[in-house]
Amino acid sequence: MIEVRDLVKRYGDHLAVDHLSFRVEKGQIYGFLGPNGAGKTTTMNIMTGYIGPTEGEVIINGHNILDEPEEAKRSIGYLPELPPLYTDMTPREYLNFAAELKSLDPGELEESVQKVMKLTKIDDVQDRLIKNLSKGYRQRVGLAQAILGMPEILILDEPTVGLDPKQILEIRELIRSLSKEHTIILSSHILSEVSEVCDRVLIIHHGRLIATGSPGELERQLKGTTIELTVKSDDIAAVQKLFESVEGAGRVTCTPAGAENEISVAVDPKDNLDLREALFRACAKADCPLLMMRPSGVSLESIFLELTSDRAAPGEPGENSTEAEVEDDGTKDGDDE
Ligand SMILES: Nc1ncnc2c1ncn2[C@@H]1O[C@H](COP(=O)(O)OP(=O)(O)OP(=O)(O)O)[C@@H](O)[C@H]1O
Repeated sequence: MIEVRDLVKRYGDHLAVDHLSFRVEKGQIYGFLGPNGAGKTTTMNIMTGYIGPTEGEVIINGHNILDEPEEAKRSIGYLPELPPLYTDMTPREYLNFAAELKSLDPGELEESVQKVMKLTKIDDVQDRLIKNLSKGYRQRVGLAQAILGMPEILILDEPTVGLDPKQILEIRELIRSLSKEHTIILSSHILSEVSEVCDRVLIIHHGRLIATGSPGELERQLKGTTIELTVKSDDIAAVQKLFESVEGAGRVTCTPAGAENEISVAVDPKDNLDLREALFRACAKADCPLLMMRPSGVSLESIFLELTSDRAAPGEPGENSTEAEVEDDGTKDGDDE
């Protein structure tokens, strides 16, 4: 449906997109995940024909976005990071204007506008000036514009950025409901958003695709889950020795737990082994009460951090952030385009 082939974008000397290739199949929600400056917006702008690539090509439903822009763009609705809204218009006026620009059939124009306003739940504010709407409602107007004409593919750049938690939930819900009829590609630097909303994730870093798969597949790729335990004992050295003697155990870290006579243990397995049963038996054999055992949480966040920190450019800020939102690595240079 969409094929991105060996895409390269240079801004002067700066390589923003570095030989990026991927395919987007029908009927799923794809998430572009990457820290600020990874190249997400640039890739989306190229896919939607807003800017041209330095090298490579984008094929939408068999049409090259550069050679046959009209045919290719017909299948795409785009919500840019900053939707170009005319704030002195009402949503209805703006959407009528956008429908004309999209060359929708004049006979069906009013009906199409009403339909998208209903879908995005802005029909009750359709006659208010956009400048008087909340950010969440403005974002909905942008989404309504993207959906107008019911294009097969929706490309949404950071659709929840700047919204409050309630608005974020509403927009995510809306995106999920739209996925019944549209293939959706959205970008985000919020890991939880991508793992919650998307069927497939493309992790982009320094303009390159570094991992792709469903959130579950990516989680399974992370090798050797650490097991966390709490045992009842006051002899930390003995507990350390006990777990080190378990076959397949790698590094063992013991620390006093908050409560008296309790020790917290973390055991890293060798060779991706599942150590739970062996750890249980070792405790039973040593008559060491096992109070708690669980695999440490493997999240998309840990995968993201592992993947991006491996390839971090030396000295680049934000690469080892432990925040759920990845740190900003600076502003745009803005030297061309
Ligand atoms: N018009 C431009 N001129 C020069 N450099 C640019 C331009 N647009 C983007 N860049 C640079 O290209 C790189 C990729 O930027 P891009 O906006 O595509 O990243 P992003 O992943 O979308 O980031 P964000 O999450 O901050 O939007 C960044 O280093 C950015 O500074």
